[in-house]
Amino acid sequence: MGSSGFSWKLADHPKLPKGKIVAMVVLDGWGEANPDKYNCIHVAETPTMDSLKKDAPEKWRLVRAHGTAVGLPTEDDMGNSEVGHNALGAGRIFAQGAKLVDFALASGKIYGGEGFSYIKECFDTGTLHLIGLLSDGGVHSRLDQLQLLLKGASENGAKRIRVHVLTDGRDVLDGSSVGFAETLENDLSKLRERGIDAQIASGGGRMYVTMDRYEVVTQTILACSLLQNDWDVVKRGWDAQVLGEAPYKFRNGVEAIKKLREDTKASDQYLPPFVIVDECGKAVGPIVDGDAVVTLNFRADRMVMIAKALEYEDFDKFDRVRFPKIHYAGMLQYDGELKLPNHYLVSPPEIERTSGEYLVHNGVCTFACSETVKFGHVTFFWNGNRSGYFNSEMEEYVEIPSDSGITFNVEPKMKALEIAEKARDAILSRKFHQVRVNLPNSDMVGHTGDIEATVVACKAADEAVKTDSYDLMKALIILDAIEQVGGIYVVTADHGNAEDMVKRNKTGQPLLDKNGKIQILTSHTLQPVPIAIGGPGLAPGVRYRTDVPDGGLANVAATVMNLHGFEAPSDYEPTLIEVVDN
Ligand SMILES: O=C(O)[C@@H](CO)OP(=O)(O)O
Ligand SMILES: [Mn+2]
Ligand SMILES: [Mn+2]
Repeated sequence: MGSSGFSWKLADHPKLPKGKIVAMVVLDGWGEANPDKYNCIHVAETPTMDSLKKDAPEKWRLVRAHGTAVGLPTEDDMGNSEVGHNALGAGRIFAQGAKLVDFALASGKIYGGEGFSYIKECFDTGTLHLIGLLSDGGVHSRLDQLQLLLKGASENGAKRIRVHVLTDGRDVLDGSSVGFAETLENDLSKLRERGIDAQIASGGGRMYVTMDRYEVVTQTILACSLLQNDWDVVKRGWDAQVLGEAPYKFRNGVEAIKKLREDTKASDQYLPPFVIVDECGKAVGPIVDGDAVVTLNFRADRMVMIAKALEYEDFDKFDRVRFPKIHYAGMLQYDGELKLPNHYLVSPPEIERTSGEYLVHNGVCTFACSETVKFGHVTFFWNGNRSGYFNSEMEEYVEIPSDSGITFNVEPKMKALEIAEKARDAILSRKFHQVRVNLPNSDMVGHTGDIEATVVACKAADEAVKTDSYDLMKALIILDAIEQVGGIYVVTADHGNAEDMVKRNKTGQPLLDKNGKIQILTSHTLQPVPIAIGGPGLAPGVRYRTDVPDGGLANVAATVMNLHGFEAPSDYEPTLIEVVDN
């Protein structure tokens, strides 16, 4: 015990043994909702998940995965991977980025902070650039925060402002980008009336421009050169935002979005990059020496790559052509371990003492795996937005390269089976006590809005959990391996998505658009998610407590610590289980 009285040592659980192998399976975007034809999980054949629920109802329950249960401002905030995995890994509820930025803006504290002072140094002679996701989705950013920041920055001396917008259509309805751009344009015109030179300077769809995530970790991959095109996403943004170059040029941001949707038939998420030009055809807002830049998303994963491009002197991921001398700040600091970026407007939640860190201090070895698009979820987010290992001797993180350059409805099976096989091998090796995976299908394909493909995706995720017991030719995967080693499984999800693919009115009826067509919901949901615990290694007296009816994702960490034979730290959210003597 240190002088402060703090100790990493966890108390022994009075009844549960140590040394069991625990498989921790997170089905991304797998919520529980009423069965109907827009519930792709219901429509899909999902024998494994059905049996976990029906054959062992006492080992299955629902937990909350949205709103205040995961540190978001209100109960109207849908869950997302960042807050979901943060809660799963950290075992406590932290006020998350969305909420912290709300506080900082409402109190005005944001303008007194180090980050704002730093960018303010450029206001006299330089331009303030704001780059970020333009929607009210509340997963990565929020329009009202951008509006407040524009107002606050101009009141605090910004004279020339350029906004580089990334259109959404993933956390909000496709097509809604036009309305958001109109709202922004309206605000900017009010600023112009007050003598501030403010306009939209560039744009593009979030999935095609700038907001890529989890660059491929090279040491785990052999055929690396094939996989570099995720940096192209960031480069397209760089070219438009910094160099003022893009294949499409317009005089006005709203017109750009409308026209590109029409002409290219691209959805909001995949809009090609564009720049706004003046009457001579010159880009109105390239980023140059002496400018200030703020990336306005609060969520980390999809800002880390652009932050590196803006911040690092040494950078070889693509040719930046020019590396302007700017004052750059993130809305938040996106990676606490890398201290990236160095300057930020709002301090991120301090998610410390996560379960992963406790476990390595208590002799539990961990294996974590997913494919690129979700790799950071079971590592970086799980560990409190911290990259790297706590102890490289005791942990192994494996990233399976995702398909790149396609939308996932084209390959809805994704790498689920490969992830499951890696998990199986890790379980059978008996080298690890926790084997943690994220199966991405229901989320990634759900976001495309392609209902048929999402049904295939849900089936694929279900198949990756356990082989169909009637198919004797199939190789073992996760739960089969747990069966073989006498282990324990915990199968859960981080938030809903595929269980509801249509926008509904207050009474739950699908909403129709003006042409009488249903409005496809590409976003996450407000639904709870299942958690199923079982396996031959589970002590017979383990059952769900009845006194945590409002249990949420943050209650899972203490539960898993129990399954490893430990009591959770006293400030963790309570465990979901108890052990009764039979
Ligand atoms: O794709 C993403 O960035 C979000 C949705 O905006 O999904 P998830 O939280 O599941 O990663
Ligand atoms: Mn997710
Ligand atoms: Mn998602």
